[in-house]
Amino acid sequence: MKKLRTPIVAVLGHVDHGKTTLLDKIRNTRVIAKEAGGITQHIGATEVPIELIKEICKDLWPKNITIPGLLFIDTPGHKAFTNLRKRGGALADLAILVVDVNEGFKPQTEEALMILRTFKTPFVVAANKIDKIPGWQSFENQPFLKSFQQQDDVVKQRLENKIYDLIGELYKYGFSADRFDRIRDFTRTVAIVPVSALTGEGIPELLLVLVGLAQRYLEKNLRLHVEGKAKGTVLEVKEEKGLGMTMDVIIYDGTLRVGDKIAIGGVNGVVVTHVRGILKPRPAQEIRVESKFKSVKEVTAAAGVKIVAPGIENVVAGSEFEVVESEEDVKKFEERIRKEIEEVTIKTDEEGVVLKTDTLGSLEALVNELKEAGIPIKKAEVGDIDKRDVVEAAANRDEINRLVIGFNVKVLPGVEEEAARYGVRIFLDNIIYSLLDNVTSWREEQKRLREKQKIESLIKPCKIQLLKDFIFRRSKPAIVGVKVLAGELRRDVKLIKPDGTPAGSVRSIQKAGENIPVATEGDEVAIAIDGVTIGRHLDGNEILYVDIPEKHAKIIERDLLDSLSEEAKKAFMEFLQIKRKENPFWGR
Ligand SMILES: Nc1nc2c(ncn2[C@@H]2O[C@H](COP(=O)(O)OP(=O)(O)OP(=O)(O)O)[C@@H](O)[C@H]2O)c(=O)[nH]1
Repeated sequence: MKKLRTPIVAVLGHVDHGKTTLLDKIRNTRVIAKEAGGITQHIGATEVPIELIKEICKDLWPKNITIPGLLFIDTPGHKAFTNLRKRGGALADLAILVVDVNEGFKPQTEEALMILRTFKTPFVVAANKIDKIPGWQSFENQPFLKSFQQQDDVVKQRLENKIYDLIGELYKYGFSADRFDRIRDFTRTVAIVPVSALTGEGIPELLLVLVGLAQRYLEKNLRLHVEGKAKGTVLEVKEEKGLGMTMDVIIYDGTLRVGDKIAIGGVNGVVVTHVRGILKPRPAQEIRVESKFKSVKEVTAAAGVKIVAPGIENVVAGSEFEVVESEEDVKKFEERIRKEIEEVTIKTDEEGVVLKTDTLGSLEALVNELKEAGIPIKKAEVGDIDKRDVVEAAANRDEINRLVIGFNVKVLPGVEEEAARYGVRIFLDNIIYSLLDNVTSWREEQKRLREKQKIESLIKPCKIQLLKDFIFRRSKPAIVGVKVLAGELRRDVKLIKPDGTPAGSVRSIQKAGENIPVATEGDEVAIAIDGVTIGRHLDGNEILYVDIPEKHAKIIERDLLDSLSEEAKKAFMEFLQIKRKENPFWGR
């Protein structure tokens, strides 16, 4: 049998939905199953060996499980997740999306889903806090199905309803989902496992579904190259007393040894250094030793360790690293990192917004989401917002693209003023979801305003009746009283008679001696008409129509009929008939 490495699992979810409690519960499972061999604490991660999981799951345990266990990344949260990248995707092989079943989806739940979708990471939904469902009776650490059976029917129904809500929410994001025990094909359907991180109910099935997913769908990715050069991802860079600069890393492939030469690639270039020490946490029982860490000579994936190495001050969290043996290895590595950065940053449009984010992971997630939302991107880069970004955004032809969107970044001094001068808007946020929401609603609003302006500038249908008793002047201009029978009358429009012949243009409109810009249905007003003489071109008692330009008529017929009053619609149809008597294709 091929040797598989331990799958790496991340935990995501909205604030307070129970990520930490869930991880703690899993970490403390050794209390339940003392004999089964303990949990190993790594740096930044917790390893649960397969024997322990088997012990927790007891009679539910399936055959053919060959993965050695699960490695949970201890830092819950999306920032960690998007940071934790490895070649071609996320560092985590699997994820648990924790949702408080009583609260349902929240902004960060949606954000987590977007990220999982971007990285195509298989995940399980832990529908947490089932113990808080009114009437729920808790059975500590029991499998969910066992506990569920013992609940009252109303309580069962309450939970079912909540689960259906979750299924509906997931469906909105394009995921089909169901309660885990009703799923046949776990590749197509996302499993929802009801759990309580507090009482431990459902944890056996949650682990079981994770193990099953890993075993069945990730086998290829999990094939371990024990002998291969180590590859890993940096979780954190920090100074340790007495050790100098260290970096906490997750090694996802190969074996790392003290003395190995490694290349670390970040957005700011590649650092080449060598491993001076590999440290693991010291087990709690060895209390006499002062240091928290224990030095080891080598470590095999998957594992979380602390590396001591010179020259890593500028390494940033989220960087990848790899053991390099020759100059050629370094070159290859540099090339790969450069390509990866390019892949995310260069596929951009001529016209579009400028996007700046804090890490390559968040950049990739946001590029993906903006594309989904149909928002073009001109430039996407890691880094703070500077004047060049504003200038690039300002160069867009369409003003709804004159945007700089920043995720978890700063705006450098003086840039706000520059943006104001160029008419560029800056959107900043540290939640992907609300950032996208703000950007898309602003763009929608702009589009709506623009549409409104376009509609307002259209010449609209209008039908008027000249009032023979109110002829104030016969020509240059003719001034006559009219009643607006339908629609609205504005200045500067042309008029036609029912036979289609021109009848001058409206120079001004007066009501009670005051000039007004518009007269509406039912109004009686005096208008000045250029280009006609009453008695010669007009009798002074005719019905006239506003002569709508063909282009405008087309838009009105296509988009605006429903917004017209009944009378205006009728007048418009009469007007079209007049025009189409001569040319049946007029305005079509
Ligand atoms: N009743 C009940 N309470 C829970 C459960 N899981 C978590 N809680 C409580 O919910 C609160 C938040 O839990 P955390 O685990 O801190 O949530 P989190 O998602 O890690 O929150 P952040 O780390 O702030 O993002 C705590 O008071 C927990 O005790 C559960 O299953 N049942």
